[in-house]
Amino acid sequence: MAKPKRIGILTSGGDCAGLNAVIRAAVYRAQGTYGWEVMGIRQATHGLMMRPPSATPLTIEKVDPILTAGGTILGTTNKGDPFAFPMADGSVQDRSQEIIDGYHELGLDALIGIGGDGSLAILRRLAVQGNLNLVGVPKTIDNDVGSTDLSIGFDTAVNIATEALDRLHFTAASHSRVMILEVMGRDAGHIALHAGIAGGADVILIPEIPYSLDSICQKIEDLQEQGKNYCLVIVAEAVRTGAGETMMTTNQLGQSRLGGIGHYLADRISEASGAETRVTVLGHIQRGGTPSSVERLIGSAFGVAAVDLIADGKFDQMVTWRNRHVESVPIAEAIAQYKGVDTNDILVKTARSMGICLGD
Ligand SMILES: Nc1ncnc2c1ncn2[C@@H]1O[C@H](COP(=O)(O)OP(=O)(O)OP(=O)(O)O)[C@@H](O)[C@H]1O
Ligand SMILES: O=P(O)(O)OC[C@H]1O[C@](O)(CO)[C@@H](O)[C@@H]1O
Ligand SMILES: [Mg+2]
Repeated sequence: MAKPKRIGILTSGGDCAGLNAVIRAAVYRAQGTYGWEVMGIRQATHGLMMRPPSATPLTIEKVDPILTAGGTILGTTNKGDPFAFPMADGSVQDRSQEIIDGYHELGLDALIGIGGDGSLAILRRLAVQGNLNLVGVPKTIDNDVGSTDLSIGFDTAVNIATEALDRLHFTAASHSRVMILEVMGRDAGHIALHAGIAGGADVILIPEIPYSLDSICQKIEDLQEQGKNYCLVIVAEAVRTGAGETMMTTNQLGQSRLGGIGHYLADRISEASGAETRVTVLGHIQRGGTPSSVERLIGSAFGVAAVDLIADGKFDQMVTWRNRHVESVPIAEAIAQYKGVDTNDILVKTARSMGICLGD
């Protein structure tokens, strides 16, 4: 009888809701159906870099209760590119071979990498270099991975942003204010567009559609003429300033992140229209919390499909969700092109048809 396989699973990039559902389903399928061993690798590729590799055996008993938990039981990282790893002495080293060696040290036959565009690019490069058997699962609240309608984490983030708008309606109306909600999304406007429509925003600003201050102020005026004394604006974090720059915040360690466009717009809007403005930056709230049922369903389907790809010997593939089907595409194809909002998307058309201002 052939020796049972031993596979590894890791989560990489920004955490999000639904990662544990993928891990759980993969263990159910691998152990329950195929009788394989599953090793959970801690802190993404960092776990494979450590000696001994930082990993823990995962069993059905262990993963059974994690379905409803946010985040990832394995930990993750979105820092420290293994090909240019920042060392304590300030130098930068290529530590890719250590990760490849870690894979072999754990005796893995294959690896499931759950990650966004950045992680999948790194993992694929490692797999090509080390001839590793990699299968990818797309996750990111940004929904910017190509070839799949949905990535794990997006639905929950949209629900949270929608609920934030629901709450802002009342306080905005009570004070006759322009309320601005800044949401995440990296260079894509998917969260802002989806939550904006679902949460009844009057103005939706996304990086894919350039805006003018005049058109936002005109919308505020139109609303007032129609007897609506408040305005809800949702803005994606990568929307640019009038000068065409993205707003960044930098911490004491010199690390920069997107953020600040909400406050920038609030000042400009109140200056230009006289309206009173307030800003809510939703931040990491969008990444936390209980995974939605959609997340758990697609996460479960992805976990099973990833294990089945390994059983079929189909590597260098990423599972996808398209038209209610789980399929797979070469990872290279999925990450070849950044997936921003298509300006001909049905939701863009819907927003326009409802008179929602998209800033143009
Ligand atoms: N294993 C890793 N080690 C170090 N850095 C990583 C690793 N994986 C991803 N990164 C970095 O993290 C960033 C984003 O990763 P990825 O796109 O996979 O995640 P995401 O869910 O889209 O969320 P975020 O982009 O915030 O991490 C990229 O800049 C990438 O280079
Ligand atoms: O967790 P960090 O490092 O602050 O990263 C924040 C970024 O990660 C994401 O949440 C997911 O990619 C982005 O939307 C956001 O710009
Ligand atoms: Mg990403």
